[in-house]
Amino acid sequence: MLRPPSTPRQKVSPSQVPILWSQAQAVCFDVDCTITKQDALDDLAEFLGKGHAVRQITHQAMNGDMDLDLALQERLKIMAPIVDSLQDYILSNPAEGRLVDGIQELVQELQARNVPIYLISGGFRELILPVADLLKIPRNHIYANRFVYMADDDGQIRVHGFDPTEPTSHEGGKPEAIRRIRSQKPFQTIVMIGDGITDLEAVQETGGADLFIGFGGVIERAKVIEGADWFVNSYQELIDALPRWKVAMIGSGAFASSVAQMITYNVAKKATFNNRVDMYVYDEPFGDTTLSKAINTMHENPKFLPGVKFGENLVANPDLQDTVKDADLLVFCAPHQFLKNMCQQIQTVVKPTAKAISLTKGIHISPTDGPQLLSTMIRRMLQIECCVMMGANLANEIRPGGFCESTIGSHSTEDGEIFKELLETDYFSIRIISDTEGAELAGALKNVVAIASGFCDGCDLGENCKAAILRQGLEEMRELSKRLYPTVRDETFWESCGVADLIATCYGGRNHLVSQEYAKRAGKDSFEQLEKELLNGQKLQGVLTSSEVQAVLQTKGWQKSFPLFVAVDAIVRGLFHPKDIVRYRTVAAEAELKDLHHINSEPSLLEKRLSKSMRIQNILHLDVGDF
Ligand SMILES: NC(=O)C1=CN([C@@H]2O[C@H](COP(=O)(O)OP(=O)(O)OC[C@H]3O[C@@H](n4cnc5c(N)ncnc54)[C@H](O)[C@@H]3O)[C@@H](O)[C@H]2O)C=CC1
Ligand SMILES: O=C(CO)COP(=O)(O)O
Repeated sequence: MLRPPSTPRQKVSPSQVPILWSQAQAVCFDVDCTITKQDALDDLAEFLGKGHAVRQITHQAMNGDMDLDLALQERLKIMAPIVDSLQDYILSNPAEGRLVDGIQELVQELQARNVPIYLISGGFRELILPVADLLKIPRNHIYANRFVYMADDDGQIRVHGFDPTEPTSHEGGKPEAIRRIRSQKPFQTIVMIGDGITDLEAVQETGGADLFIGFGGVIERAKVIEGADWFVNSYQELIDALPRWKVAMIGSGAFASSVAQMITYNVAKKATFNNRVDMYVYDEPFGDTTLSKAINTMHENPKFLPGVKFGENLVANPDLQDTVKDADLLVFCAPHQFLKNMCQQIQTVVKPTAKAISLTKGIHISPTDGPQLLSTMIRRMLQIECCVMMGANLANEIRPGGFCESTIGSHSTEDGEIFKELLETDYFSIRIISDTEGAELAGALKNVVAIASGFCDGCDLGENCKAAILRQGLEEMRELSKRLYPTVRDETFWESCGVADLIATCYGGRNHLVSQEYAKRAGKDSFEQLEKELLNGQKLQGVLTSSEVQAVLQTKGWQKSFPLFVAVDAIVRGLFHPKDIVRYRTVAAEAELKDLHHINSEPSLLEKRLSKSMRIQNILHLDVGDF
């Protein structure tokens, strides 16, 4: 007989049950009467004309009134099917007709959330395989019994017994199977779902499941109802209680709006997401109303991306804390100079379980933090995971019928997949790579090269020259990224976040547009003025990034290895004419001397312009930061 557990198990408290279910890292299902409508052995016995005798034994075992291995032996002895009959039974009972209502949907919902599914059954592998294949459950996720075959005297191959080394061939087999699963992957929360007392056993032993859900859709057993943490008769109950990721977009500029637009349509289509998307808007007057109100009535961003319609499930919110407080997925897409302040504002309200992705291009430098990747800053300030998406994604070109690619850099494949699910469309294709640092640095640094490309075009230096600048730029992007993070991979620069983003930005980006105009006007109007004049509130990232990069190079003493970056910074600071980009190598060498001269002379207009970058460079003497 099955022994009761030595110390009665404390059931999971009702308030914890939905939490554990929503946090399940793996879900294990019993098969017979849980996934399929029948007990396969009973059904096989019926097929063989021995139904009554076998059913009685199954009932005793499932109620915990008979030892499992004895029950198995007895049933096989009664049936002793030959292989041909077994085959006939399997072929005449296709898996499609055996499934319990709602199980396919539940399994798909879990798979969409990347929750691995295991089958742990006292039934037989041969009978389970078609079901597992139909539900797309990998065969190595099946823990079940195996028939042992033997040839009769008359040459027939017949089931003779079962393999006693399989965990589910004996008592305690289900917790044992779960311990084996844990030894392969250290899941923190494993849920067991089943109809029988042996399934309940899975939660009653150390190392077993963390939550037991009894299923009564086929058969209700009193002991299971009594012992289950949660007892359900329909899988819809479990589907309804699954978490739906709530998304917040932090930013409302051109790219933020373009991405938010794709998100609104994706979440409406996919059950894994909450339908509502909140977007933080840095509010400003718009006509006789405010921008956030205009967005909510027009369902588009009339200032930063006019004419592109959001789904009506987008809510523009001028309150940053309110926007993020319930969010599970935070999409950061604000200009990089504002990001730290935004993180500070939301530090106390972000859910500890939230995950973030940064679409922002730039690097972070501050007196207290030193130089950091933006994703590192987000990770540290909010104590949550953060991946990045970078790519050749000019906001005003992203639309149905078009095509573009992007790169998600994520240390965790699971997080990368979640964000890919959220962001990918048939016209916005995403590849996930693990080189987060390479992707992020490529995205930030190409903006500096884009400034150089604008100088080329503004001064009519020709395509050969521009191509040479782009080549050198790509090389410096890769070299600097690898020096800062030795894990950065060369291949990353062949992804959309590398060479493709470089090309798109150097031909069609705002950094290129403004620096081209700066060059045409021979530096007479500052970048700040031109940004205001040409971009209607949109923000340049390349100029600030250039001085941030310069600060890193100076602190490291690496200027000589990055002549293009040094030259761009010197031209931006007005030390040289934009056309001097053509001789960037000598400009870089001369820039050092000029800087020395200016530091020693009287304060001038030029020095006021220099002050921001010099301030950044000075604070880098603090021994903080990551680079
Ligand atoms: N626009 C594009 O094509 C792409 C942009 N990106 C990156 O996405 C990030 C965001 O760019 P966009 O969405 O294009 O923005 P944007 O440059 O079009 O707009 C600027 C945004 O900053 C906001 N803002 C202004 N002052 C602020 C303040 N003090 N605090 C907070 N927010 C303030 C404005 O309200 C506006 O939403 C940048 O890092 C950019 O490099 C990435 C890929 C493509
Ligand atoms: O990053 C971009 C495209 O991928 C946009 O670049 P700009 O900010 O120069 O427009």
